[in-house]
Amino acid sequence: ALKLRPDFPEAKENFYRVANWLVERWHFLMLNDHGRNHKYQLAIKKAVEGGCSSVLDIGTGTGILGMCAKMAGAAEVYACELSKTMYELACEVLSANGMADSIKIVHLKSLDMKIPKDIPNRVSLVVTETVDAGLFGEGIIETLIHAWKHLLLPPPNTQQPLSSPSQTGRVIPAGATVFGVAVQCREIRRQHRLCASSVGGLDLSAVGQIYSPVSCLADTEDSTEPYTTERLSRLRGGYIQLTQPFTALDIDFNNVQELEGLCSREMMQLRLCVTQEGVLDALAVWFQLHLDQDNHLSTGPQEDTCWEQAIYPIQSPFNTVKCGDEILVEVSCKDSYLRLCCAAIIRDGHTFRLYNATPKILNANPEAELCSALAGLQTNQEKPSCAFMLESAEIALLNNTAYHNSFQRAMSKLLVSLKSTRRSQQSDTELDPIYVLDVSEGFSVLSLIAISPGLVQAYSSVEKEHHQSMLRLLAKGNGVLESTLEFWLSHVEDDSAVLQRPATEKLWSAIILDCIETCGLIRQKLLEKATLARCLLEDGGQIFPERIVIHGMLVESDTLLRESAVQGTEPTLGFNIAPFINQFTVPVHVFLDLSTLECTHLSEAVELFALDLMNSTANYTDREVKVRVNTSGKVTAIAFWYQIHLDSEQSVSTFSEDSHWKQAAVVLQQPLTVSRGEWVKLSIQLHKSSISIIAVK
Ligand SMILES: CCc1ccncc1CNCCCCSC[C@H]1O[C@@H](n2ccc3c(N)ncnc32)[C@H](O)[C@@H]1O
Repeated sequence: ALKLRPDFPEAKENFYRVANWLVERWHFLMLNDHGRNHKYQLAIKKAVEGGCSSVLDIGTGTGILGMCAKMAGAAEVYACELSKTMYELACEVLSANGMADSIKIVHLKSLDMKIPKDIPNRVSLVVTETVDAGLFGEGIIETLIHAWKHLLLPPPNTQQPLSSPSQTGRVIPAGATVFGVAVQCREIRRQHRLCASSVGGLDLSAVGQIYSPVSCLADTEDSTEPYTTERLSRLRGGYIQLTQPFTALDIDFNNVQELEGLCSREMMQLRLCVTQEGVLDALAVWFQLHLDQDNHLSTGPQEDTCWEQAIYPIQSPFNTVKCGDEILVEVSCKDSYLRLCCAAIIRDGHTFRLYNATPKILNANPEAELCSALAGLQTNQEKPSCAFMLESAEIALLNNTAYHNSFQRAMSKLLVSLKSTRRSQQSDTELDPIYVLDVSEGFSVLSLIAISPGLVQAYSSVEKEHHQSMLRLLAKGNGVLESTLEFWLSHVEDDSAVLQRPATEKLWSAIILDCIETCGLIRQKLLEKATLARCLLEDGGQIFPERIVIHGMLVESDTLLRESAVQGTEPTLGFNIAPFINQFTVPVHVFLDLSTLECTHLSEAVELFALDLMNSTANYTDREVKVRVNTSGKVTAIAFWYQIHLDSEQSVSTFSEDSHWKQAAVVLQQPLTVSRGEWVKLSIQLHKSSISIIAVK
C-alpha cells in the first residue's frame, strides 16, 4: 500500500507498526556496530584462511557474516534464515553485492536443514550470532547441538594426528562467559514491585505483594519469563553494584557434550559477598562472546556496546542487604533459558530464604484465592497471604504517586461542584448519584479514587478476574462499600459498546480516558472515544483528562540515528546493505528515556500541538511551529512528550522524574544542519493518533 500511495496515512501508520514487528530494531544497532562486524570478520577470515573451506551462516539476517566468509575465500558458503522477511532481504543484499550465485541461502530454521537436500555435505565452519541479551534466548544451545549432530564435520580430536581443518568442524563463536552483578536500581524496582504504600489517598496495602511477570520461580505458570532487558548505562537514576561482578557460567560451543549437559546440569549455587549496603533490586547479567582465542564481543554495561543486559528482578519483600552479608544465587538452565535466582541472604550464619515466604501468586483461580486472602484480612493478619501479578507497565503506573494524587485533586474538585449543583436543583433526599466511568486499559485504581461515600457510583472497565479481585480487596481495605464499585463490562454486551449511558435516561458525570501509551505514543482512536464520551456526559460533567499538549524539542542524537537506520556502507564492512534494511526504518522511536539518552538539545522545549478532549471543534490535524535554534548542530530528531491536563488546574507531564511514561521522537529523513539563532519550521500532522513532523529551515 505504501509503495502505491506513500502518503496514505492509514497505510503509513500501519506500516510503522508492521515494520517494527517484521524487522526487530536490533538489526540496525547490530549492523551499525562496526566493532562487532569487524571482530566477526577477523575471526571468520582467520578460520577460512586456516583451512575451513565450507561455511554455514546460521541466522544470517542480512547475510553479512556469510559475505565475510565468501570474501575470505571460502569455497562453499551456505546461509539459513528463519524469518521470511529477513530471508527475502538477504537475497536482495547478496545479489546487490554480487554474491547471489556464490552463497546458497535457504529460508529455513537450521534445525530443519537436511543433507544433501539443503547443503550437499557437512561443513567445516558454522558462524552464528543467534543470541539475545540473556545469551540463550534465541535458542543457540539447541541450534548448535543440532548443528554438531547433523550439519558440522566432527570436531578435531586430540588423539588422531592433527587432522586438517577442512576435515573437521568448528563454531564461531567458540564459546561464551556469562557474568552477573547484584544491583540496587530504583527504575527497575518501580517496574517490578509495588513501591507506593498509598496513591491518591488510597491505601494499597490491602492487596499485599504485587509482582511483575518476570520471575525466576520456574514453577509458576508459564506466563512468566525468566528475565527482562534494560540498557543499564541508560537507566534513569543509574544503578549501584552491591557485589563484585561474578562469573555465572562458562560454555564451550565446540563441545557438544558440554552443550547437551547444560540443561541437565545440576543447579549451581554461588555465594556473593555484599560489598555495598543497599536494596537488592535485581541481578544484572551480560556475557562475553569468544569468537575465537583473540576476538571477543562483550555486552557488559561498562562497555560502549549498544547491547542491553538481562535483568532478573528480585521479587521479594526481604531485600535489604548489608556489607558482610552473602547472597545465595542459583544458576540453572531449565528449558534452555538461563535462569538466575537470588535464593537467600546469609547474615551472621543465618539463612533467610527469599522465596519460600512469598505466597502463591494469585492468578490461577482468583475467586478461591480471594476468599482466603479476605479471610486473611478478617483475622487482621498484618499482611494478607496473597500476591498479585501485574504487567510491569501497570506496576510502574501504580507507583506513579504524583499522577494519582493529581487525579484525586481534580476529581474531588469536580465532585464538589457537582454536589453543590445537585443540592441547588434537587432536594437532599433523592440526590441523583454521580456516575463515574473509568475506561482505562489494563489495571487502574482511578475508579476507586473517584468514589466518595454516599454520592458516587463508580464503574471500572477492568475485565480480568484478578484485576477485579484486587479492586474489591482495595475497596474493602479502604472502607469503600463494595456496592459503590461496579464492573462496567458486565453491564455491556460487548467491549465495543463500553461507552454508553449508565442507565436509560442517565448520563455520566465523569469519564476517565487512558490517553498515552507507556511507550510514549497517543493511544489509537483517542479522539473518537473522546467525541463519543462527550455525548454521554451530563451538564457540568467532565472527561479526564480534558486536554493534552504535545511538547517537543530539536535534538542531535547519533544514538537515535544508529537505532533507526544503517549509516552507509562503512559500518557494514563496505558491503552494500543499508538501502535494503533501511526500507524498514520507522520515523517514530518510542520507549525512549530522554533524561538519559545521549543527545544534544538544539532548542528549548516548545508546544507542538494541543488536543482538546472536551471540545473537538478546537482540534486541528496540521500545525506549523517555528522553533529557534539555541545551539548549532545537526537536527536529527524531534523528541516529544505530553502535558496531560486533568482539568484547568491539575496537569502532569509524561517527561518528569516520577513519570512511568517513556518519551518518543520523530527521526528526520535527512538531518538538518542549523546554527544558533536560526529558525526551523516544523510542519506537524496528527492523523489517527500518529504524529509526523517535517522540519525545514
Ligand atoms: C552481541 C550480540 C547481541 C547481544 C545482545 N543482544 C543482541 C545481540 C545481537 N544479536 C541479535 C541477533 C538476535 C536474533 S538471531 C539473528 C537472526 O537469526 C535468525 N535465527 C535465529 C535462530 C535461527 C535458526 N536456528 N535458524 C535460522 N535462523 C535463525 C533470526 O530470525 C534473526 O534474523
